[in-house]
Amino acid sequence: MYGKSSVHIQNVMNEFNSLAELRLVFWVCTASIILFRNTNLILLLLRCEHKTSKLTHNYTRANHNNIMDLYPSLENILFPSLVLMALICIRWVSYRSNTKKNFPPSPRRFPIIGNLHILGSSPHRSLDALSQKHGPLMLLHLGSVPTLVASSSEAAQEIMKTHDSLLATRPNSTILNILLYGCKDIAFSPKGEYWRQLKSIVASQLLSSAQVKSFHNVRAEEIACMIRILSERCDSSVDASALFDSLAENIMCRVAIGKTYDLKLTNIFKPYLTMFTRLSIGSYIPWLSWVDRVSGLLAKAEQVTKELDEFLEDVIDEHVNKRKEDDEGQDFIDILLNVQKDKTTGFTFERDTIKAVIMDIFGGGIDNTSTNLEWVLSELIRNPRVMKKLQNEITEIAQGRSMIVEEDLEKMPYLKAVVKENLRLHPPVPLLLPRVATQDVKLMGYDIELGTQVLVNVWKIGRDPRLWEEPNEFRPERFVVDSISYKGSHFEWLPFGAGRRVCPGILFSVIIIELAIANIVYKFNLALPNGVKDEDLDMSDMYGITVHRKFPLQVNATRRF
Ligand code: HEM
Repeated sequence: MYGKSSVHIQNVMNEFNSLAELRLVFWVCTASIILFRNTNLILLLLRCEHKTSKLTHNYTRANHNNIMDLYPSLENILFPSLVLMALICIRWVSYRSNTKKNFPPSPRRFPIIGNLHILGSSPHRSLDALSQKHGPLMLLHLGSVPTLVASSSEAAQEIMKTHDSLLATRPNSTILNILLYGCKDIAFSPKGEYWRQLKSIVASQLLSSAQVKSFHNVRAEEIACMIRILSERCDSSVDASALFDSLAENIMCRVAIGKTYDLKLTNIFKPYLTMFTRLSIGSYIPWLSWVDRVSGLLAKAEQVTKELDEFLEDVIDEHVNKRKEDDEGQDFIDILLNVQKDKTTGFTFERDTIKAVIMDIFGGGIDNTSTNLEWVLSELIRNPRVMKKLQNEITEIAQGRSMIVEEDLEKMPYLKAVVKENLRLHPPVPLLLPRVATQDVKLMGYDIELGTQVLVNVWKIGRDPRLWEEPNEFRPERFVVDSISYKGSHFEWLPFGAGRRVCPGILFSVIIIELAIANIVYKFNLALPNGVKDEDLDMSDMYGITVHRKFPLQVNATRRF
């Protein structure tokens, strides 16, 4: 975008060769920057000033002439002056109409950074605190990006149901384009036919209920392996967070790319994922986007994407060379290659799309699932009453068998309630993924302008005392009485989002979480190491690609029988 605009600016510059015209362009630009905050004009302005000084210098040196000769004649002034006046009029009219608009309440902002400083290291908490003062819909300015923050279930419903179609695209940025092949994935692809078709393929062919069921062996084997490791380390301290990381990664790898790659993938994927959490100045203050280049952020993004790209290229080549046409034992890459070959769908896509989808699936699947597991286990350890009740339910259904299997899960309403209650208190993506308004829209009586970014604080909504009795208590019983669906139809509980952009991986992840927790608490009693009391478990969280535990969860497991 900026490359194109500088070529355009160069062309404009060639048009102006007299000093008088240049001076006028300079002032028109200055006025326009002030009036319209069009940062591209700064480039034009700088070039203009540079060229002006050069012309002045050349002229005075060559002619030893009166500098006043350089100033414009009336006909030179007339046209630019008219343009300038027109600009002022337009800006005035737009200012008047804006003052008539009813924008949501906004905190005071600083020049250039706007309200960026407010976010801090825990944006979900900072925005919660701010909403106590400004209400459930507030308009922040993150740099120059107007950002609407919703903090109530009513506001969430307006955004993700009533006006979902107008608020379902994603923001775009240079760094996202680098990381995701120009946003050819699902999560950051703009709303449109490409995103719709791709999401529909992924939902129906990779993440459907039948497809999820077909991977039951992978889940059973990987969970048995985790239980084996815990058994071997009984009575000594185990890093449960690390155990859950490798469980989620192993399942995801086997399902998506056919086999596990142990540390090879971890070493490539972790630095790649970290790039999504790095602050890109250019995403908020476009005229400072050069800072991202100078600071090395974009170069780093290019490097980690290249490494992951090379890894995925090799994986896809392997799949192409020993192609599985039959349904048996197909992983996600096999399925995507078959869809790509099938011309009857009318939807064509390149290899980059396959790689971007796999990146989404790793990004969405691995961290979210393992983060969830560590929070469920933390809450169970801190709440012995809930742990006991859950162990009773599971033991009764297991009837002495050595492992819990997937068919058992349907008979365990309390387990399901435990998982949901945990997602209420610890949604791994507390602000969901940002959306953007594709046209002006009226929300709860407020005017929201085209291009406004939208965040929904589901972490805050899940702890809203108007909606939840004793909101900070871990009480799964509330989900046994009121069965709430995962699909985003209850706006007081939205860990997977809602509407068109709802997460397509719900079934896929919930079954892993339920099965892993059921087997762990069935087989083991768990306590904190070094005699730390259960209620003293540190529950601090840390914002990243997901909101995970600040300190890894260390446990002592002892066999129950
Ligand atoms: C506990 C596990 C998970 C949680 C809490 C979670 C949460 C979310 C959330 C909050 C969103 C954004 C929704 C919105 O903007 O309204 C999302 C989107 C998405 N998730 Fe998940 N997710 C999980 C697991 C998964 C898994 C296992 C996959 C894939 C295998 C996945 C793939 C995606 C994709 C592709 C999107 C983008 C959807 C779109 O933009 O249209 N997620 N997820």
